[in-house]
Amino acid sequence: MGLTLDDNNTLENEIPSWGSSLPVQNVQEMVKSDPSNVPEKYIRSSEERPDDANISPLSSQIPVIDMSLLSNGNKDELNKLDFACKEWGFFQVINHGVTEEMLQKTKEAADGFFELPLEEKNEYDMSPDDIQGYGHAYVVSEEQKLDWSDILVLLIYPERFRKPKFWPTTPANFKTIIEAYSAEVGRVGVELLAAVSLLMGMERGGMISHHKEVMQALRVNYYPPCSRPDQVFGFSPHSDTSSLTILLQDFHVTGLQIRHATNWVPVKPVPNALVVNVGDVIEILSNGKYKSIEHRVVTNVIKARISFASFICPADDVEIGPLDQMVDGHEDLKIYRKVRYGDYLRSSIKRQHQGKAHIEFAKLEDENESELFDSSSIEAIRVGTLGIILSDGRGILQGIGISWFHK
Ligand SMILES: O=C(O)CCC(=O)C(=O)O
Ligand SMILES: [Fe+2]
Repeated sequence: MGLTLDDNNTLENEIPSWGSSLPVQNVQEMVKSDPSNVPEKYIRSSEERPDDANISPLSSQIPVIDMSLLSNGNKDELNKLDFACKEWGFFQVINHGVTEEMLQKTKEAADGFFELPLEEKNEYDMSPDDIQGYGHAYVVSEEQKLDWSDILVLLIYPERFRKPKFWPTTPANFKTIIEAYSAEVGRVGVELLAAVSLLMGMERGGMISHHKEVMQALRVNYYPPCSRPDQVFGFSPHSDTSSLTILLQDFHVTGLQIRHATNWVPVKPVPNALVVNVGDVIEILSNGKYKSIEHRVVTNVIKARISFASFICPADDVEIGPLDQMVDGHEDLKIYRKVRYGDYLRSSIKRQHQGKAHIEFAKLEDENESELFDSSSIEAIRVGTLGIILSDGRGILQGIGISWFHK
C-alpha cells in the first residue's frame, strides 16, 4: 500500500503509534438489544465490585479552584491549588472562561454521534494497531473483565498527528465544535500548568517548556445504563498517564469516584465546572508531592452518561523524572527514575487497568525493601564459596569468587 497524505499533509505512517486494544462487543448496542443482560465478562469479583460501604460523604470537600483568581496571581488561590494537588489530586475549576454555550454544544455534538446507528459509528472503528477511533481501550487479554462503556479517542494536538478518518462527519458540526472546545481546554491547561510551575519553583512557562510540544488527546466516554451497577465498572480504577486531565462531565448524572484514603469519593457535578486531576507525569516530576489519584466510574440503572477527558501530555521524547528542586538536590530522596515519556505511555497502554500499578515502570526500588535487605542488618553465615583462580602464566593470579550465605 502506498503512503497517503492526510488533510494535514502528514504522512500517516509518520504519526507515532502508542499501542492498541483488542476489539470487544459494543456496550451501547448490547444494552439496546437486551437492557437486563449483564454478561459474565463485565461482572467483577466480589472483592472488586463498587461497594457502597466504602463510599465517602466528603464530596463537598473536593477543592474548587477559581481560575480567574489564579490567573491574576492571587496567592491564596495558588495555595489552594497546592493543597488540592497534594491532598486530593483532583479539583473542580470554575471561572475558566469556557462559555456555557460551548460546553453545551460540545455535549450535543457527542450526543449526536453516539445516537447514530452502530454501522455509522463503526465507520470510525479503531484499527487493530491504533488507540484512536471508536472502540475500547486497555483490553489486552481475552480473559480480562471489561468496562461498561464505549469510547471515541481523537488526538487533537499536535495537529499533524490527527487522523481525519476517525473524526465523525455526523453531526455535521462535530469537528468544528470539538476543535473549538479542545482549543479552549488547551488554554485552560496552559494556565493551570503555569500555576503548577510556580508551585514547583519554576517560572510560569517552566512546565510548558518541559513538555517540548504539548500533546493533547480527547477521550469521549459513553457509559450506557446498566441493570446491575453494583457489579460492573463504567471505567476500572486507574490513574491517568497525562500531566493533567481536564474533564467535562455530565452535569446531572454522577458517576466519577476518586480514591481518598481508603474510601471512594463521588465527584458531584458543579454546574459548568471542569474537573481537573493531576496525572502521573506531575506525580513523577514532583517526586510524589502532587498525587495522581486513582479514580473509577460507576454506572446507574436509569441514564447514560457521557464525559470528555482531555489529556495534556508531554512530547514522546521528553524525559520525565523528579525535578532536582523537588528533592532539594538530594538524589537519594528520589522515588522515581528518569523515563522517556513515550516509553512510559506505551508500557501503560499495554496493560490492563489495575489502579496505579503501571506507575511502577518509573519507580525506583522501594526504600523500605532495600532496608530489608541491607547487609548490615543480616547476620549471615557463609555456607559455601565457588572460586576460580586464573593464572596468566607470569605468576600473576586472578581470582573470581562467588559465595552464598544463609541467615
Ligand atoms: O468519565 C469520567 O468521569 C472519567 C473518565 C476517565 O477517568 C478517563 O477517561 O480517564
Ligand atoms: Fe481517568
